[in-house]
Amino acid sequence: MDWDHLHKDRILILDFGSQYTQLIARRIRESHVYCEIHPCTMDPSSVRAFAPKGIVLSGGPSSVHDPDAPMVDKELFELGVPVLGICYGMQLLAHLLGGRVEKAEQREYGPAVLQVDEPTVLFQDIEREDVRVWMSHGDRILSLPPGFRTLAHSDNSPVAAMADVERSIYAVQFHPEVAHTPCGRTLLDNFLFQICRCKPTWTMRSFVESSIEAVRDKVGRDRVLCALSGGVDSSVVAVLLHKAIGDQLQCIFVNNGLLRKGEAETVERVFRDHFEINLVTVDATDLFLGRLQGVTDPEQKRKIIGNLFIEVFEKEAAKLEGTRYLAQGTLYPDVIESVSFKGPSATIKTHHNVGGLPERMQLELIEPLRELFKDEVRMVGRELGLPERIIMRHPFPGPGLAIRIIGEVTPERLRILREADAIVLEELEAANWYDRVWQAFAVLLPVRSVGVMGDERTYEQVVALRAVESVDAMTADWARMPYQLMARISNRIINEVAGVNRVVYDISSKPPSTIEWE
Ligand SMILES: Nc1ncnc2c1ncn2[C@@H]1O[C@H](COP(=O)(O)OP(=O)(O)OP(=O)(O)O)[C@@H](O)[C@H]1O
Ligand SMILES: O=c1[nH]c(=O)c2[nH+]cn([C@@H]3O[C@H](COP(=O)(O)O)[C@@H](O)[C@H]3O)c2[nH]1
Ligand SMILES: NC(=O)CC[C@H](N)C(=O)O
Ligand SMILES: [Mg+2]
Repeated sequence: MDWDHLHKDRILILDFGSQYTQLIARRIRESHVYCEIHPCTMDPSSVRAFAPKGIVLSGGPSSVHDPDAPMVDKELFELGVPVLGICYGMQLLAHLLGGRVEKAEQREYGPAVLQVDEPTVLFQDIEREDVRVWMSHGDRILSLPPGFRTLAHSDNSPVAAMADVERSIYAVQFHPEVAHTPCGRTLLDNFLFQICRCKPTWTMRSFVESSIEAVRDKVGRDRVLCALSGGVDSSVVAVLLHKAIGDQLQCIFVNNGLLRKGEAETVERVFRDHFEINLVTVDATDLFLGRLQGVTDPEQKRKIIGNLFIEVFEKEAAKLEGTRYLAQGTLYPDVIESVSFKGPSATIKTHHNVGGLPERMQLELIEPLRELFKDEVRMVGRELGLPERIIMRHPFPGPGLAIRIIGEVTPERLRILREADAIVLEELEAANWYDRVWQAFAVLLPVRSVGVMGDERTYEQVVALRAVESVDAMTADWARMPYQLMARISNRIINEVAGVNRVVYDISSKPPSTIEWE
């Protein structure tokens, strides 16, 4: 793999399965230094090939004395590259370099107060006394490895930070990457800029420039196919590729009949008319709705839709001769998930959209965003001049409204949900709440309730309103929207959408609920 086009000054994070490994990467990138997460099992020759300016060993759930505790090759400490061990990373390097680690009598979980004993460059610009940090450990360092000195201690950890300054090996028992360690940013910056001597040159502009060149080199005169959903990720991919290879890019947008009101028109207007990108829209409404007839099971809906996407796509692609590549909006969290040291997790829902395509089509993949986090993708979108309305768009699932209609998907129920959903978004925007929530939408329930409208009895459908706050969709909480706004939305839906006589608000968090209802 060619890392040089990405960045010369790069940090390697070796993952031992911590909940916080992604946060370490986020913090380092926020300081404009490129970094990648790799499993702790990465072999030394690959580490050398990566040529990091510094190595961070993450925390992890294991204890160094566990029979199957993850280890690293000791060669890592002889490369002459600075190392920072965090929590388990610290315990591991102490263990491997001749120190002793023991189970502490008391676990230290949560806030702790640090006293700095020896102000090395790692603690530059950090207070000496009563430094607030976040701890999460049950083991501790009993004796230092030869050559190391204690840099700081806490009540429960006689060695809360240590270093062998000669060899540039540093370690902390606390977690500098979490927000609850206010000095964490300064500490990590000291590691990056003072110890590893990185330059803060990782910016989205440099990313755009180098990716455009890399794509041009790779593609040559061949043609590239891109599945465009109008969502943030695929939109940014499309515009980036268009800048790089112009008319050699062909986008396909599938109208599966499960889109929001006005969605298909917006995508066409923005991409074909504004960006002048080659775009084919396939109207597959009848095909999708036909196969969904009578289906009520959520996973079955998802599988039918995922497979149909692939079917439609293959058929369209076959019409375009000379195509060699398939572009996808894979992001870094997707990549990390597949390389992580942690095992596979349970399938809660099948998120697949066009996920099965690469195996089915004989096309090579192009994934220009596979090193980026979502907010970095948004910055790239801005850099490329995408309209703010697309960049800040709420995520919209590939299976679309089908998983927001509980029970059978019919044209009539789609009409109801589409109208209700449009009102939700209109009112959110009017009240300046669209950008304050992660996602907001309407869900059509499979129940009817009794109402009274104009002195008449009604027996009609129920719409649930869902609005959540989140940073990464992994956890979410229901948004505390103003009652005024909820009242307006409810009132308009009941008055304007024929067939609905009741609106309820979903007040569940994720976990234990999920964001979507199916
Ligand atoms: N209607 C569609 N037509 C063509 N491709 C689609 C469609 N819906 C989804 N896809 C493909 O599936 C991929 C994954 O969808 P996903 O929703 O995760 O990403 P996105 O739509 O690009 O961004 P966002 O997460 O902001 O919605 C898309 O990037 C796109 O390639
Ligand atoms: O591209 C997608 N294809 C899907 O099949 C899919 N299902 C859920 N979502 C979106 O993922 C986030 C988490 O959703 P859940 O809490 O419902 O699992 C939320 O942002 C959901 O909107 C999907 N996105
Ligand atoms: N967060 C961690 O890395 C924990 C390390 C180790 N399992 C301990 O409990 O001390
Ligand atoms: Mg989407």
